[in-house]
Amino acid sequence: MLEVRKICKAYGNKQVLQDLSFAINAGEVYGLLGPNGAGKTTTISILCGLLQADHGELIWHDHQERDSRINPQFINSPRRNLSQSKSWRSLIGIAPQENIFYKNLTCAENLIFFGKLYGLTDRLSRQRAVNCLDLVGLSDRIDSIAEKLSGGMQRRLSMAIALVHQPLLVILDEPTTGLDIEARYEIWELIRKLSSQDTAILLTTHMLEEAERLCQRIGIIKQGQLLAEGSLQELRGYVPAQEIAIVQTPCEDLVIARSLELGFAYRHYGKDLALLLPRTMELKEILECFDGIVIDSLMRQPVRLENIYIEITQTKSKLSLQKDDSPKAILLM
Ligand SMILES: Nc1ncnc2c1ncn2[C@@H]1O[C@H](COP(=O)(O)OP(=O)(O)OP(=O)(O)O)[C@@H](O)[C@H]1O
Repeated sequence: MLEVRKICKAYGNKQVLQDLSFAINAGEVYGLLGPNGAGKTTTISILCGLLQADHGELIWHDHQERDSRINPQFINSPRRNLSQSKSWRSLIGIAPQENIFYKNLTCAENLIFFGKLYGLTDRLSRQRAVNCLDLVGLSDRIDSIAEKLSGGMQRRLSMAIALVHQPLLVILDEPTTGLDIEARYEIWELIRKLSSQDTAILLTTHMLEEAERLCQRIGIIKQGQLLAEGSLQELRGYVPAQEIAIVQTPCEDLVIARSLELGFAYRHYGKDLALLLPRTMELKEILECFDGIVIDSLMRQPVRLENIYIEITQTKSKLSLQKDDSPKAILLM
């Protein structure tokens, strides 16, 4: 539905986005992940028309297969494409990292205000305010002053504001940062609900568990380049393991040497020593492999998104997935 094609952006001499391309489909939750400074916010700002790209295209493929294209260079231009960019913006809603509502207004007043900003009539803005607050579970807070709401409710109010003009794509920039677990669950449920209603969602988050739970596809970027893209299952192909064993031992060198003899790759995740098991193995079988070496504890775990993420963002050499039976994760570096 939305295709981002070869977007480039530099701040002065610093190239921040380099030929970044990805696409988001209707009803899909697409996770855009990457370390601090990778270029996620810059990408979002370009999608929303807050920032101009140097090169590239944004293409909206509508249901009738009629494409509308915007050269992002001109999204904010007073000279060109202004009417087109207005209609472009009406397709997208954003809940930015920082809440942007007016603290002293009520929930309803905020929604009506933003509805009118998007060009809705007074009547429609009021109607949409009621509908959106209902959608995000804030019906009983319609007349509450925004700043009196809990942190989780404030995030849901931000999401309601992003939805007030019924956009086809909603951008959620770190929607659960700073929230407690219950508030997080509520946001996750809301994201699932929106997705089931065919809204496309672009999600950025540093919480990999969140992306793992919610996203149908994930793009991982670093230094403005898309390193890998695919479903969680497809991305698992980047980690050469069926399962991971986390080992605590006073004899780490011995464990590593034995692992290499056995053909197990190993990684350090922080202070944890992790063995990448090429097949699923029982604990007893793993322990037998290290017979004679002191092992304090051993824990098996499945390959998680955090393992994949580290593999992709910290791999120095170029990744390659060329076998016929290899996962369909797209290789972009
Ligand atoms: N206005 C600006 N002027 C100069 N450099 C900038 C500007 N805004 C961002 N940058 C730089 O561009 C790069 C990408 O920043 P961006 O905020 O897009 O990354 P990010 O992936 O969103 O990071 P985070 O996860 O920390 O939010 C960073 O190196 C940042 O320092």
